Amino acid sequence: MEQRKRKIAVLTSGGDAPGLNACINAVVRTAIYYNYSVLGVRDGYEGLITGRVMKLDLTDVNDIIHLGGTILKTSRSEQFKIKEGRFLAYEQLKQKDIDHLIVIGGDGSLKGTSIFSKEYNDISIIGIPKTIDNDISGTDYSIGYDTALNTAVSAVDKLRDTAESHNRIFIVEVMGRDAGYIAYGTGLATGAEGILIPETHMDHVYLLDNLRRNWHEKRSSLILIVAEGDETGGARRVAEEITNYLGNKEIRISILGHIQRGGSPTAFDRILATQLGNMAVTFLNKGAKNVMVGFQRQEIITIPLKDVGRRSMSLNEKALKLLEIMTS
Ligand SMILES: Nc1ncnc2c1ncn2[C@@H]1O[C@H](COP(=O)(O)OP(=O)(O)OP(=O)(O)O)[C@@H](O)[C@H]1O
Ligand SMILES: O=P(O)(O)OC[C@H]1O[C@](O)(CO)[C@@H](O)[C@@H]1O
Ligand SMILES: [Mg+2]
Repeated sequence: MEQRKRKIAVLTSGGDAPGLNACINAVVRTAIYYNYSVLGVRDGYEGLITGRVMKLDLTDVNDIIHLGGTILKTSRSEQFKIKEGRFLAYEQLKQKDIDHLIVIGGDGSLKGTSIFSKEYNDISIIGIPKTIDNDISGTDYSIGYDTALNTAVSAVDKLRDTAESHNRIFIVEVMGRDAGYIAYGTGLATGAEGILIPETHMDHVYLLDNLRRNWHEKRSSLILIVAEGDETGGARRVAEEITNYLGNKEIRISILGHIQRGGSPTAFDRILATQLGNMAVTFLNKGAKNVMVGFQRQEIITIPLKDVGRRSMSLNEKALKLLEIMTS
């Protein structure tokens, strides 16, 4: 008698991030290698609840490794946050005879996955961390962060050209939700004169004095990077504060926004996505369930889904000193 082919369903959830397609590619190739059939769930948890699935073969993932976005599309689903919504998702999985699920998501999506896994223990779930915010515990990097960082750096380099030409101050707001990873990295990589992130409660008198010193003594342009989650309330508020203090009219604001989510993934993100996607299926095939695969100290590891959550950057003394010296 022919054996039933085991099925793996895969979905992407939360904000899109460069490298999702590279990860889907790795999941599909590894699953087919181990003789699973693979179903792609459309539109994240929304598609899981309504049963929108498509079969994925090797031909569906050829030449997607370099593409931004996600071929499966994604969503933020209010329904999945409630028990009834998750029950519908479970019913769909059972109807379609799927008992392995891979969720490529951010901290919110993985929290949802963890709750779902406690409610329905007969589904084996593996989480894969993705988000440009890099704010997921249990992994040093999440898929998409490196590309978003490089996009922000390249934008700020361009802003420096025009700022220098016009002797202007630029306040640049970057994404990251409640975390300062993109802002901190962008500021360091572009030689910004100020970096405002939620994790450091920057003394504004110090910041403004520092900017004034820089302005009068050293530079004909200033760049200040502000994380969207910083307590000052974003680039506009900071611009008002600086205008009041320096009396300078030549201040411009640039909010980089969703441009940071798009574009072709960097080599780092493609490799990370490939390793995580591959190991998610490999661990699943060995019987692992209800874990997230993560990247820690150059190794792919697993941690229980229940222990995955949001993290914010912790800056040790060395990192704070570096920030102080490089912006002074
Ligand atoms: N506590 C929760 N319980 C159940 N589902 C949740 C929970 N938190 C989030 N989710 C589900 O995960 C979806 C995505 O979460 P969220 O909007 O926080 O994005 P994310 O996965 O953190 O990704 P990113 O931060 O990159 O956008 C939510 O729309 C919801 O469907
Ligand atoms: O795409 P949306 O729903 O506007 O969400 C924007 C948020 O998503 C992210 O891009 C990724 O979590 C955050 O940096 C940002 O705060
Ligand atoms: Mg998130």
